Amino acid sequence: MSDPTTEAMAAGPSVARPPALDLTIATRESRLALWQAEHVRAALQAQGHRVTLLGMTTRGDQILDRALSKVGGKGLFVKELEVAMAEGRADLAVHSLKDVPMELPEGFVLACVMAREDPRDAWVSPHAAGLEELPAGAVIGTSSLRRVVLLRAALARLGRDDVRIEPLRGNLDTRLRKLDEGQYQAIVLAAAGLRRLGLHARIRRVFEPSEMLPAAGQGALGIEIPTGRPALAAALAPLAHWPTWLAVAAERAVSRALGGSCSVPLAAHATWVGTPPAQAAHAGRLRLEAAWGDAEGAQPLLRTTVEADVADVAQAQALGQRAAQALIHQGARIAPAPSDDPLPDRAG
Ligand SMILES: NCc1[nH]cc(CCC(=O)O)c1CC(=O)O
Repeated sequence: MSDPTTEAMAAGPSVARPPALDLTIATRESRLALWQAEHVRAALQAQGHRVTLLGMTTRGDQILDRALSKVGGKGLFVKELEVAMAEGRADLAVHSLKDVPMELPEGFVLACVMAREDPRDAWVSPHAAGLEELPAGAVIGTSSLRRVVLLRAALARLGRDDVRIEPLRGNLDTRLRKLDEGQYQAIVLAAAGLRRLGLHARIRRVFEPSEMLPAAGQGALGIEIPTGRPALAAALAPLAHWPTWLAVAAERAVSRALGGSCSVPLAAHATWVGTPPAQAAHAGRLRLEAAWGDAEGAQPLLRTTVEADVADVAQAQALGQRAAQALIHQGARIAPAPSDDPLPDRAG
């Protein structure tokens, strides 16, 4: 019935559809992670593949009582999924690229980056349409140093030294619940997650990148696979969105060059000037804005904007390195490389 040869012929001689595969997606079990895994499942099924999901809980999901910047950061959400792939229990993992460490561990590659959702940060509050409307003594919740530093600067401009910013962790539903319970008067989080879960009605306003520069990769999905799986890589190729891939390659290169992690406030956001390149090897004009701050968040962020014609990932990364160099020139420091496994599995 589903003889791939016959299908390829029916589609015409120039469309060589890769053979249908049986694929397993390793996924975290938060609502957002499951939405993202289902999104990829649907895209792969549309290509004729059979797809099952393997749900699992990661260390990052379990540790909810400490700020991410204190417990080892991004890798926490990814490791168990990689173990499942290494053991052959899963073929691919879908990640919010923002949570994917700059260097993937040996044996894994980023097979594809999909089209980006809204990359901006969102303001959610039943009390205020924006910072300026916050009631006296209000508490804003957010989980990222980048947002803390940018919010602090905006509050200082408004002369609002009565407003406090407090850590906020947990998955999207947990964060919204804490807001609704009154622990915070407003929270700031990625618009992409809210939109994906159909929670866009909760967004009172979005911050333009000029007000709150997004994190590298925010809003983009990446698919990670084990290296040395050419048929799998070929099956994922149709899911790639080339303009997003190049943009996030530039953004992630800034973080990589500065040793980025959740422990330093770092932002990087790339946009196409004019028409984005439709496909690989076509050039477009990429503009990259980046910002860096010290871990204490004591000073306002250093900022730079660079742009170049970009036609491949290497050129996009070169643009990111240029932005990082410009920030280093202004005084940004390269963070020491984090230890491999800041929270070993048997830590207790
Ligand atoms: N750090 C957690 C995380 N990882 C990805 C998203 C949202 C979706 C995205 O950026 O793709 C979020 C929530 C948030 O930052 O508010």
